[in-house]
Amino acid sequence: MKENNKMGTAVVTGASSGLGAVFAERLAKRGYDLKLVARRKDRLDSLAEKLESNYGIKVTNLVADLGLDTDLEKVAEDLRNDKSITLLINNAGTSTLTSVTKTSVLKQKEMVNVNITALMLLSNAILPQFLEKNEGTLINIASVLGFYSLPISAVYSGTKGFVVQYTKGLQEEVKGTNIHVQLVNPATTATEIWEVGGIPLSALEQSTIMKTEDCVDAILAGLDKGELITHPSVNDQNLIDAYEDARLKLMQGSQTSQPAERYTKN
Ligand SMILES: NC(=O)C1=CN([C@@H]2O[C@H](COP(=O)(O)OP(=O)(O)OC[C@H]3O[C@@H](n4cnc5c(N)ncnc54)[C@H](OP(=O)(O)O)[C@@H]3O)[C@@H](O)[C@H]2O)C=CC1
Ligand SMILES: N[C@@H](C=O)C(=O)O
Repeated sequence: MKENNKMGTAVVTGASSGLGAVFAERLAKRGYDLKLVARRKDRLDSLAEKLESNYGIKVTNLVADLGLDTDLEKVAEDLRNDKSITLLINNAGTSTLTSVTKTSVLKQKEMVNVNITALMLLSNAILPQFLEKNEGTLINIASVLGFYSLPISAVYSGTKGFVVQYTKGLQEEVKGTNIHVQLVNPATTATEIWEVGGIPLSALEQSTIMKTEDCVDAILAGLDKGELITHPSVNDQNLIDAYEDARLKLMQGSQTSQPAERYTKN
């Protein structure tokens, strides 16, 4: 095991399955020590054992329910005190895909707690040391459902919409520093979240489902290119640019003191 790993430590939330487990493997391969966060201890333990033995890196598991304030604060405190951290991937997420009236308040709150509150508070926890060192990388995993809502995704889309705008705000805050903040909007990927959300992968249009490994590799390729916004499955870069351009133009068009004519003329 290496002492004072020069890549530093990468924190991956939601590392017990799906994208998070693949992120952990890819980052271990790149030589990072790891701090892995999730509820399922057995999964984290076997992943840690495999990665330590395959890559000679150090893995620390933080078993925590990020939907609980007490657990979340413990993880945040750990991050605040660990000056070896160079990369945080806010990847943990949960979904329940049904209409709002059919989704229990508990499930709605769980989505808000994990997808929004945990991502925000862990970002809060790491940013001061990144600013102090003037370096560090933060990756926030949103979703294409962060800019699009389905009749079954009002709450989930709302939480991912938060991730999109929050992350864009952070990007503005760290402009001019060496801190890199990457916003990621994956589309359908073959992970457990679909079962968790109540829709088996078998019910989806198979040609739209990306392999988990392909998604993570695209995200890391986007990171290596220095991208601010990564859409792993969007082939046409013009679509991304046009969307960002329209967003900016709409904002600029809103900066008048007058009601729009369509509201004042008969
Ligand atoms: N798969 C897809 O189609 C897409 C996924 N995404 C996003 O990608 C991210 C990763 O999800 P994905 O890999 O797909 O799904 P998975 O269900 O495979 O992984 C979700 C991870 O989040 C962790 N997690 C969930 N709830 C909690 C909690 N309360 N406390 C701590 N950890 C928690 C899970 O661990 P554990 O259960 O052990 O706690 C698991 O490791 C999510 O943010 C998701 O919204 C975005 C777009 C598309
Ligand atoms: N994770 C998916 C829904 O549950 C998505 O973001 O598309």
